Amino acid sequence: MAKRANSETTLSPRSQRAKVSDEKAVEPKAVIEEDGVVEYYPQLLAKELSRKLYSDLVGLEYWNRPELKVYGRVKPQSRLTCAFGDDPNVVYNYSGTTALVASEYPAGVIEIKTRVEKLVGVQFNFCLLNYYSDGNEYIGAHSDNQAGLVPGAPIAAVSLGTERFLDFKHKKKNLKVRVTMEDGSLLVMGGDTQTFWKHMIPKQKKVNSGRISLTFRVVKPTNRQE
Ligand SMILES: O=C(O)CCC(=O)C(=O)O
Ligand SMILES: [Fe+2]
Repeated sequence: MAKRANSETTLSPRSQRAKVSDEKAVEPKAVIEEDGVVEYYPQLLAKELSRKLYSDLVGLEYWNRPELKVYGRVKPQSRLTCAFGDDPNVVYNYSGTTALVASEYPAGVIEIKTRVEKLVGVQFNFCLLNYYSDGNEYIGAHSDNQAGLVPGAPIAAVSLGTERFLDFKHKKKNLKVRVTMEDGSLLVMGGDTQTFWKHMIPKQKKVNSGRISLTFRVVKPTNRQE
């Protein structure tokens, strides 16, 4: 019972979600329906728009490569990152590092955020961007269950550029799901997904071009660095 209630509060019923008016109808595909809710929208952004947004965002001056602490070892993050948020003092902590808000949301991020919020029916207050310059860059298996996130709020990930795999692995059951994250797509992780599943962007040695993901989150307003 609790599980179901949780799913419903984090992703509003499909019928109540607004259509993004200037795009062709975007119907989600259910990716995970067990122990969580993951939905994939293949085309949040038309190709021309996502190409433009990719080239705008890749040129941001804020990209940086933090040192992460993973299993007690410190190593440079295997992709570049930067973050933007509603409140300049709100931070997001993960893997022993702190993502600070770099500046106000760039125009391209606002454009994407507005579309995501209309479609998902949730107001996000933080966006962590990842830039994987080629298939050697990756994100290891993890759950986004950090204390600084509002519990139960969904995470929405928009992909720009080269398509990459996103692999889900259940923490207890023998279940795996692979999603190809296409240019201009949106993936929404809601409900209990972070409790029961890990996800990763694996290395793909043959990929020699870049991908940017924008991960929209709801961070607790009290999680701050003054
Ligand atoms: O690049 C992606 O699509 C996923 C990134 C991710 O899982 C994260 O930033 O927590
Ligand atoms: Fe993640």
